[in-house]
Amino acid sequence: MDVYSLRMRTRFRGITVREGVLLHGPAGWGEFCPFTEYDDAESAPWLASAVEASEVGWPSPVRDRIEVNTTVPVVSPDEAYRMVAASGCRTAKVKVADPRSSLVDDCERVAAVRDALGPSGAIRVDANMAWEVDPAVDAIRVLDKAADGLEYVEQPCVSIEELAAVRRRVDVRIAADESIRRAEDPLKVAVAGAADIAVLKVAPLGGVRRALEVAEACGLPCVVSSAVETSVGLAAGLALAGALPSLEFACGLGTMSLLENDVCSASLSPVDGQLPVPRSAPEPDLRDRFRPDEDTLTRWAARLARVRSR
Ligand SMILES: O=C(O)CCC(=O)c1ccccc1C(=O)O
Ligand SMILES: [Mg+2]
Repeated sequence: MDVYSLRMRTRFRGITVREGVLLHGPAGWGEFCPFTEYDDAESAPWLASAVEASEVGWPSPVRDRIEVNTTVPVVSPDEAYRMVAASGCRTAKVKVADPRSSLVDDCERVAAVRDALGPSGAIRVDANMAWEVDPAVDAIRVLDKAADGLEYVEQPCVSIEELAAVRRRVDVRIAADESIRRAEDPLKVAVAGAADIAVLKVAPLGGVRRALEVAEACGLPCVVSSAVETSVGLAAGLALAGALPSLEFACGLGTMSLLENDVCSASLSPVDGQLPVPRSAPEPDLRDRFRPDEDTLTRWAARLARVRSR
């Protein structure tokens, strides 16, 4: 069994080490890396995603490059500036509302990110459900000023009802992340007027195909985001981003910068703010186009059977 354990460059989501298993099958490699605190039931879709990647493969993409954001954890303003400047990305996602960071700290970090991006860059923030409605409204207004304009706020509160209440009171777009993953019916998020954008993570949603269904069901513009995987898992996110019928916003797949190492030498680190959609599988239409005559097919079938039976 291929198990990996990789140190993170900076603490993120309370963790400093990322662990998981790599599965190999006829379609390639899959990554199974539910967070340590997840029970077996919550880990089941992560396995389904790894099995899809290794056994089945993904639908054909409709684009081959994906614009991504760089992800800024709870670090000092100077560090945030350096990370964003070094990333080459035109969009940054900044973690806010962490217990170790006050609103003033968050504003300083966001302002440093604006300095690094310049006026044409986009800044989004992720509060990971930390706020009640009133504090969310206040914090979003203050952060919007500090950022000189926010692209969106990801999951400011826990419930769909709270997201909807915040959304009515601020001018900044609201993105739903945890609400999409946990909702039995992702449609609810859109119907409740709770969000402008849906964040999709392949592994917790149970694979690329399942995530495509969720995208269609919720009917919102989508942002594909990673769960901080190695390049094996990031490839699944890129397959989803590549296959979505439309993609208006940068995706949260620039997370290799959060890990000290990778299990692939062709690491999926963004260049000029973009990542390629992996295309190792043959395209069905190209396969059809280059399929030879019956005699040739028969000759190859016999040859394969002969060599196999040796
Ligand atoms: O979206 C990104 O930029 C990176 C991914 C990310 O933030 C994340 C990674 C692992 C677990 C949760 C989250 C999150 O969006 O809350
Ligand atoms: Mg999030």
